[in-house]
Amino acid sequence: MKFYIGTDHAGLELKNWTVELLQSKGHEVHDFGPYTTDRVDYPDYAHKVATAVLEDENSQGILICGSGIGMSMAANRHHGIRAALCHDAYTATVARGHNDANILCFGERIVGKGVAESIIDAWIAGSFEGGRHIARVAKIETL
Ligand SMILES: O=C(CO)[C@H](O)[C@H](O)[C@H](O)COP(=O)(O)O
Repeated sequence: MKFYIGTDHAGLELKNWTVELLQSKGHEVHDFGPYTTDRVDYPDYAHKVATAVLEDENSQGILICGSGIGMSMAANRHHGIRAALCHDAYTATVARGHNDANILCFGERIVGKGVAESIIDAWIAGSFEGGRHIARVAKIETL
């Protein structure tokens, strides 16, 4: 899969680790930064990743901040983005299966690397189930 990834200062370590994890699993990763621990504002990076995902329909986004909340709020301001804040494998599975989510968000201050890997693996293994969920997801786009 192809991923666009970004963070703020509060998710930097987990972002760098996630990039290496995804690459080790054979995925293509485009890292939008930041690359230092300087304090930055999460909406700037949410916008970079959301824009890239909207321009490349064969991609997924990952956004990490301290809690994942600010990133998901900012990303979801973009029409066509369905960003899901996930805390475990189950939320990642339903985000993909039911909500056809296209950006995964999680928080470095919330999840450790073990849980993060289980979230990422569930996201990658998941796919939109269609069926009854199609009309519901379509309604989101009308809002
Ligand atoms: O947006 C957030 C909280 O909803 C993110 O977790 C940020 O990373 C966090 O607010 C950053 O906090 P800091 O005190 O400026 O490091």
